[in-house]
Amino acid sequence: MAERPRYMAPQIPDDEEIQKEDNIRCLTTLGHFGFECFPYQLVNRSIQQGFAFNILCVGETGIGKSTLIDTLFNTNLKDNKSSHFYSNVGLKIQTYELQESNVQLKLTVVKTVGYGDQLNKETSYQPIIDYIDAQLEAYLQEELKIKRSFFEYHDSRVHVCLYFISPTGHSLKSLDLLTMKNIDSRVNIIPLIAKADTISKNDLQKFKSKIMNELISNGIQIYQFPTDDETTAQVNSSMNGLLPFAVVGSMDEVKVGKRMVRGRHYPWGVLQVENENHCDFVKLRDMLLCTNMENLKEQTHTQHYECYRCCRLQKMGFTDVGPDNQPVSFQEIYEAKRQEFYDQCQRQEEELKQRFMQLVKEKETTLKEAEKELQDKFEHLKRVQQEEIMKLEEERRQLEEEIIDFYKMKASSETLQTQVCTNTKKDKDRKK
Ligand SMILES: Nc1nc2c(ncn2[C@@H]2O[C@H](COP(=O)(O)OP(=O)(O)OP(=O)(O)O)[C@@H](O)[C@H]2O)c(=O)[nH]1
Repeated sequence: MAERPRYMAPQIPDDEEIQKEDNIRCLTTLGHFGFECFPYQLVNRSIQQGFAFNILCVGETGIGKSTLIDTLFNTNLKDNKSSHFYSNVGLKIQTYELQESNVQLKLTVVKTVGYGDQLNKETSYQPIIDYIDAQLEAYLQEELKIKRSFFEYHDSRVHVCLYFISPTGHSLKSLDLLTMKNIDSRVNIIPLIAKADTISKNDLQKFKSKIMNELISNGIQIYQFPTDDETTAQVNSSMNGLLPFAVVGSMDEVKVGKRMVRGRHYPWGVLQVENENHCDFVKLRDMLLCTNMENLKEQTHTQHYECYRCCRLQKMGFTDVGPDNQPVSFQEIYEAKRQEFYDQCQRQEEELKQRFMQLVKEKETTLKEAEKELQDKFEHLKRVQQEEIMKLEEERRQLEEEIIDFYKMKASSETLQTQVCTNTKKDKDRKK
């Protein structure tokens, strides 16, 4: 058997030796004591469990969604390009297990397919809403189960929607406004100006403020980086002022001096993706992953899910207060609902019974009428048959009389003939 590596303990003072002999555990002076250890327990547990993050990318076909996600997570997630010829907007959902040092991330990326490619774009946002709601509904259903299993449950609620705006430099398209307006109460929206390398710096600033004005004037709520935590308040509030982020994505490595950096190579030079003077990619990555990921998840749960849950439960008939504005318990509502349902069932059963009786009566009447009709028909046929029989009887009787008359006539003619013969013979005999 292989010998186990031996732990070389430092020189232990005498009193610790005594503690060891008495089986008392020694604490090292480097460790943490008391409740200052609480945060470390959370960190350890989170590392063991791993993290989950769900991103929804909404943007026109070929606007750079896949490239930006690859650049954000520094991974080639290998996604095929979409066609421009779909008749409806669809969604592509992919889940990846990523690892960076000892941190595991279950990343779900949902991307629009065919967005903005149809002539009629009025309902283009509907599949996006349906998807977001379906994930909220799935979570609600899990929550309402008696035996819940949140530990294994894959929470697919969308934590953030990266909305890719075309770098037109003019204004938002009506499709952008329509979609954002319809999803802003369901998900955290971070607007991005895609392919920001295709627009000059001056135009970009004007474009940014134009977009923000349009969002405000249309009452569209975008996600605000939180400023209630003093450790991140300053950076978050300055980042709020830089929205929408102008991003550039690229997985290509290009040489700048002696360094290799990720960027896009142009005849006029290199656009470095991770250079804050070139674009807002690093700002987005910091805000999204390093500073506010937990807040995005929290907002999803406490604001968007809460709102969805509240509406759904109200639609189901649940409420916190009764008509007299007095609090009502879940039990009371449940009992009232049960009674209401029971009464409704009784009513429906009664209605069904009445309907059934009515149908039976109608059927009986129809059958009786049909029976009477048949009986009348039968009687009529019977009468016709009897008349026919009587007629035949009469004809037979007449025929029989005719036969009797015939035989009578035959007999008398034979008698007459015999008499004539006899007279003739007598006449002959007399002549002789
Ligand atoms: N100039 C420029 N081109 C980009 C940028 N990001 C991506 N592209 C290019 O745009 C093209 C489409 O990029 P994708 O990332 O596949 O776009 P997508 O939105 O995921 O496309 P679909 O999934 O097909 O809708 C590729 O040729 C990319 O190299 C960018 O920031 N700037």
